[in-house]
Amino acid sequence: MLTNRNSIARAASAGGATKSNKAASTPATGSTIELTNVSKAYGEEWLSDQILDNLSLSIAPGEMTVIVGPSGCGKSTLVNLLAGFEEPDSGKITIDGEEITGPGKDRMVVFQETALIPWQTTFENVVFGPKLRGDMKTADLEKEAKKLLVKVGLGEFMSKFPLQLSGGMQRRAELARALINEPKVMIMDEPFRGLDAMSRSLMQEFFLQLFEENRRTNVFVTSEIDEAIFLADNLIVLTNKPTKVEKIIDIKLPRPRNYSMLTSAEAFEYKRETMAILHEEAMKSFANTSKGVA
Ligand SMILES: Nc1ncnc2c1ncn2[C@@H]1O[C@H](COP(=O)(O)OP(=O)(O)OP(=O)(O)O)[C@@H](O)[C@H]1O
Repeated sequence: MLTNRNSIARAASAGGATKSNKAASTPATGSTIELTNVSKAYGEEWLSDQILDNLSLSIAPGEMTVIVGPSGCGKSTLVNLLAGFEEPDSGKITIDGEEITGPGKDRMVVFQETALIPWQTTFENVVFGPKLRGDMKTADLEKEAKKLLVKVGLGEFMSKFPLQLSGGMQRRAELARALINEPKVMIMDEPFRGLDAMSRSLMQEFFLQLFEENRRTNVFVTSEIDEAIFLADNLIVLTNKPTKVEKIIDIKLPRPRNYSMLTSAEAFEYKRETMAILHEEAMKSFANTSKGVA
């Protein structure tokens, strides 16, 4: 089902009602994020590049909100704003009603590039943040880190250094490193980009299983349409720069999900619709950039 341009991803219902395609037994644990008329430009005024243009969006608690858009439209810019690494020029972003003014451990970000510290073991990487902040007793922290590493399938690899891990294992270590902070929101910026096809699909299944177990609010940016449809509750399709929300597609595939669902007629229709929008936006961008070219 499609909703209109710049409409709201899903009204965050006060009672936290679940949709039929959710694992109804798992309560949502995440936060609500509201973006209201958010604009962002880069560069000096005389040569300013308007990236986001009055973008409004509501990200509902406990849902997997996936963002796709044409290359260079500002997906990572949006991630940086949600993470609090950057500030909007105008408009506002709130989490549970509080304006985001900087990074916080309520929002953990996993990027496509590994951010693991190369000279620390996997275990040391996972405990690093909370240890630095001193916000957990050492014994509890170590117990939790071991539990998480077993959960992400790295129980046997705790004492290995990042470069001794495969790409998929590194991403799982990154997930453990984020999850130890018990964030209310996970923000994922193309986290599986660069993995080979098999590792990527295994990571998608693994990540989905984690999500379906704990139902945190997730914002997941990807350029892979199949990945987007496989993961999403709400698929946000962005326009070209200056970027707005073009469409929000409510992905009604049942949960728990498996890959065979991507071959259904329903999934095919989601894919066709998304590709049509992205193609149209790419053509507009091409037309703009080729203006003046003889
Ligand atoms: N710090 C910055 N300073 C100046 N320009 C920037 C900065 N960050 C991003 N941009 C520009 O903003 C635009 C959007 O970049 P962004 O990385 O957010 O897009 P994206 O949709 O994530 O791209 P891709 O699909 O290639 O990953 C690009 O034109 C980029 O060059």
